[in-house]
Amino acid sequence: MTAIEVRDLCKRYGGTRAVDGVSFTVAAGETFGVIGHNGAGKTTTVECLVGLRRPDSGTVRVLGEDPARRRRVLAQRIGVQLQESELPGRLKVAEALKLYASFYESPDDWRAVLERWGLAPIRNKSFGDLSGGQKQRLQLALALVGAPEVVVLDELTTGLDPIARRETWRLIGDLKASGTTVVLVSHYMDEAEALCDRMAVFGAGRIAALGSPRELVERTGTGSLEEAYFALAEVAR
Ligand SMILES: Nc1ncnc2c1ncn2[C@@H]1O[C@H](COP(=O)(O)OP(=O)(O)OP(=O)(O)O)[C@@H](O)[C@H]1O
Repeated sequence: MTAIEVRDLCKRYGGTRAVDGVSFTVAAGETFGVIGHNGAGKTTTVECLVGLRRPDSGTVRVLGEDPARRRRVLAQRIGVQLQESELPGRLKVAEALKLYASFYESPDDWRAVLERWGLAPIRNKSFGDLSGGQKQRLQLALALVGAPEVVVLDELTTGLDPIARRETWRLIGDLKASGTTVVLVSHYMDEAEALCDRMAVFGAGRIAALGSPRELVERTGTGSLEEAYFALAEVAR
């Protein structure tokens, strides 16, 4: 079953072609990586997936719905963690999770999410007093508390220490095992290799290459995904 279908997506900002004819599909239960240089169009693409931006042209379907028209309906079924989203500074960790859980018809138990994401020890801390990594972990927990079918994660582990990073990978592994569809925007090839079934390498608003990490390594005749990425990104710029 197809969870996400994007066909000929185009989005420009003034004279900038941020996304210029992007097409891909993501199967239900797949973890799909969106990789590429700064300004390649990754965030714009995922913002179109979650209904935050309206495409200029092309088709986007998530769980069979058009996110630009059916954002409210899809909000019950999609979890989103975007770069640099903020919460009110005084909101406490546990309050935030409880509040977000209340937005959904059939959420996970927010207390269990608090435990699973290692947030219990800081449950009474205010958002404004959290470290960067703690904020990041809370944002992830908030993206997942609604028990979504599709999760869109933009820079999942940016700012996390190495142990928190591995722990986050393990939790995303659990999410995959539960059948959740994951779209993962990342700059880290080790992360893509560890988590992604397939990935799209973006360059200048287009997809330069698409395949499993192993296929991309084979196609470029390189020895690692990192080298494959350098080879593909060089061509794509
Ligand atoms: N709100 C905006 N107004 C004008 N231009 C924008 C806007 N958002 C993005 N752009 C431009 O669109 C292009 C794609 O940006 P986008 O944020 O989608 O890239 P990205 O691949 O997510 O980059 P990064 O890895 O740095 O997050 C860039 O040239 C960027 O400057």
